[in-house]
Amino acid sequence: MFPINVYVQLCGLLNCISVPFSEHILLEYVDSHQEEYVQTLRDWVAVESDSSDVLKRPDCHRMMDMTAEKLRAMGGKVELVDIGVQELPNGQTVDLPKVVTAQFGSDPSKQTVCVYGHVDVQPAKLEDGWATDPYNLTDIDGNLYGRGASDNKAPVLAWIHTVEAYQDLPVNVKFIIEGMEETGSNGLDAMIMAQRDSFLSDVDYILISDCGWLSRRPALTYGTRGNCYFFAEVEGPKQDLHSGVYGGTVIEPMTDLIGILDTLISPSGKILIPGIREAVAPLSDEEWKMYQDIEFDIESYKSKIGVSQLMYNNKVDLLAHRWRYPTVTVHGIEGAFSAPGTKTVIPAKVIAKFSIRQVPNMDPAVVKKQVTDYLNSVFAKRKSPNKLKVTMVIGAKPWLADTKHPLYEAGKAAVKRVFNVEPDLIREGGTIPIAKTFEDVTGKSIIMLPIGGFDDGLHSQNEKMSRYNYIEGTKLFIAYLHEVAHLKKN
Ligand SMILES: CC(C)C[C@H](NC(=O)CN)C(=O)O
Repeated sequence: MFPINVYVQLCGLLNCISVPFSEHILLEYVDSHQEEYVQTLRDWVAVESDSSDVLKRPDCHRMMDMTAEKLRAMGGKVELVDIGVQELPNGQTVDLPKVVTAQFGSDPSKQTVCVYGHVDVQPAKLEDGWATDPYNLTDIDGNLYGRGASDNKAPVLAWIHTVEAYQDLPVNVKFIIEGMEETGSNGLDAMIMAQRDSFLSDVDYILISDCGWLSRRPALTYGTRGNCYFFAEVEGPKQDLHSGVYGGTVIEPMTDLIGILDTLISPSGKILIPGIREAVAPLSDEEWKMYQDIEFDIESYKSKIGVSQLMYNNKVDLLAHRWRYPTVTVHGIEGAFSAPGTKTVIPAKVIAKFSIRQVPNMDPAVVKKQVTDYLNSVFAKRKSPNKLKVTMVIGAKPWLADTKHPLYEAGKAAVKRVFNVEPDLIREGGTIPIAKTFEDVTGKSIIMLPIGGFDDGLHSQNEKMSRYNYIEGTKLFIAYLHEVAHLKKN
């Protein structure tokens, strides 16, 4: 593969850079299979594999079967690993989607990479404000709209197509594809630990493509924030009450709940929970300089998300608070009246959902105690007869890599080869719950190689993946495996 003596000039295809001849064949293969790749993405997006809704669990199981089937049809050694059950708040249990593992090649003289990804998605409904049916992949001006298109179905498929395109893989490739990432990767930690000395024993590097670029410039990602996700439940009367009949006589659960939520973070973004800010690793001069050197336009960021004002007005503060400082977000309140119309009710029980994106050197177990103790003390001051219960339902750790690792040099070379630019080195404000576990359990290094666009609308209305990123991203993965093959084997 990739003989170094035969070169062709590929204008348009590779931004007019010289590339080796057989690479040209591979990349042409990708271009000529473009429609097939889009159709497979359409088939995958059509499956409503929303892991947060237990009623959609059959779709999640079907999604895992489809993934396994695709990998099996390519000749992979595939397994569907049972990772047990999920306990629901009402005490019932439901089967977790099985995890797909696959192996292509076992040549001991080659490097072995393990690609991790997920095929579950966040919830989406047309009435949330989507312009098109979220489960019918729709191509508008070269953008492929659909739930899960960018997060994470197209990147997973791009890796699969990469393996499919190579007739002779330059490295051994393993896959771990799960179906619970969007709810915190339930059951995956235990599976990774159990497979440390078997499936994972010969893995040299872990590759993850579950994030996006910062701008139109391709990027390599070296850090993710963690996520501690909480439920705060306030329970009062035994059933909902008429606010005219009972209002003014009962201490309302919603008033208590809003009151304590308002003590989590100040309007200017300062986290008010004692101990949280003190744990954060200080910003080093080197980091400051890295952020300073990144091209990032605050005005276009504002216009992209449709706001007139941000928390910070300078690039370094903005990037730092997006990537490497914690934040609190209140996501919603279960039990609250939220339908259109004017129901005059006092909800009897309300459950707030909020999460803290945490960063080095915060620890989810410590955060759990800090938040629980704080909310209990704030609630106690209200002298309310209602009952407060705080639970942490996700405790995903942050992850940070060394950008001097050869994996990143390989990433830079692959980006240069396909896009003819230097990539941005960026962090990600979101969370890949399993990343830190992978690293801790295997002792192997991870690179995050995003192909998603900066404006893909992840978790939001009108999520999309551009054809350009999907197809050129596949070429990037092809080039990346070639680069990894040339790293010194440990
Ligand atoms: C723990 C979260 C639900 C994980 C989620 N991850 C991603 O979106 C990555 N694709 C997140 O909200 O960050």
